[in-house]
Amino acid sequence: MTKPHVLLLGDVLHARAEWEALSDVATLSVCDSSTKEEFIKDLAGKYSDVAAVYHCHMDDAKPGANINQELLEALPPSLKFICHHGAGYDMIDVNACTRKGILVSNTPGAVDDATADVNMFLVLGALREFNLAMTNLRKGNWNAGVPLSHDPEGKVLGILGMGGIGRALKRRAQGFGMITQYHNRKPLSEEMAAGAKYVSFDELLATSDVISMNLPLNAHTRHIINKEAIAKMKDGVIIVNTARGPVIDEQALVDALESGKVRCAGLDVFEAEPKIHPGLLANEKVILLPHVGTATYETRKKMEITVINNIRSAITGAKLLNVVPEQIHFAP
Ligand SMILES: O=CC(=O)O
Repeated sequence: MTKPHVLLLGDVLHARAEWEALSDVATLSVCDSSTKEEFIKDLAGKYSDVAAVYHCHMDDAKPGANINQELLEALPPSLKFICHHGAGYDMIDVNACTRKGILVSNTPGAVDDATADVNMFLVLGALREFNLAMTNLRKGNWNAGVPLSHDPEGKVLGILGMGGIGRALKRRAQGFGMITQYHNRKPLSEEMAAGAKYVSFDELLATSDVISMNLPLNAHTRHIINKEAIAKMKDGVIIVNTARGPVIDEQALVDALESGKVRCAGLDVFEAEPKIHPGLLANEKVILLPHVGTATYETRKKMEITVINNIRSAITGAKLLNVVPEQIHFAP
C-alpha cells in the first residue's frame, strides 16, 4: 500500500531525526517550488496527492506562506491536515480551511516558557527603562542623565489574553512581587487563574500599571489597543507586546508615547514586520526586539516535535493532537 504524502513547507532544523522517522508512515517531500505560480502548478502535479502539510511561518513572498482563500482553492482534495509550526496561526484562514474540511493544528504549550521569558524581560526592561541606560552607555555617556525608573514590586500587571503564555508570565511576575489581573472572553477556572483576578476589559485598562498583550490576532483583536483604549489607561502606563503587532494600533501607541500617556513600551512584534514605525525607532526609551519570543534551541526543537507528533497522529489516526480552538467542535 502506498504511504500518505506529507509536504514540508519551510524547514525542519532541530528535530531532523524525528522528521526522518516519519517516513515509517508517510512519504515525505520538501516543497521546492520557487515561486507562488510554480507552487500552484505543482499542487496540481507532483503535490496532487498530499494528505498533510507541515507549515512554517515564512516570509510573505514564499510559496505557501499564507494559506488564504486563493491558495485553498488550489489545494488538492486529498489534503486534510495543515500542521503549523508556531503558536500564532493568523497567516492561515482557519474558517476557509473548515469549509474545505481541512483541520489545522498549532504548537501551544511548546512556546509558553520561552515567550514568557521574553515577555518578563520586556516588562522589567520597560519598567526600569533599560534601553535608555544601555543606549547612553554605548554613546559614552555612562549614566549621565539616566532617570530613575520603577520597581515591579507591588505594581499591577494586566494580562490581556491569559492562555499558556499569559499564565507562564503570571508565574514569573509573581516572583517579582507584581499583582496580576487578567481579561479573557470567559474567566478561567480557579485552578488555572491561580490567584490572578478576573476583570473586564475596561477595568484592566483603567487599573493596570503594566498591560501585557497575550492574545491571538484575529478579526476581534486587531487594533484592540487603539486611541480610545489608551485614553482609558492610567497615565504613565507601560505596554508590552509579545503576541502579534496588529493587536495594537502602532500610530496610536507612538502618539501616546510622545505625549507621555504611555511611559514606556516593550515590543517583540510589530504591525508591519520587519518594518518598524520610525516613531518607535526614534524613541530610545522603548525596548524593541526582532520577534525572538521562541528563538531558543530547546523551544524550537519542542515546536518541531509538536508539529511532527500532530502529523503522525493525523496520518495514523486521522486526528490532530493540537487542533486550533476554532475547530475543536469539528475535530474527531
Ligand atoms: O510568533 C511565534 C509563534 O506564533 O509561535
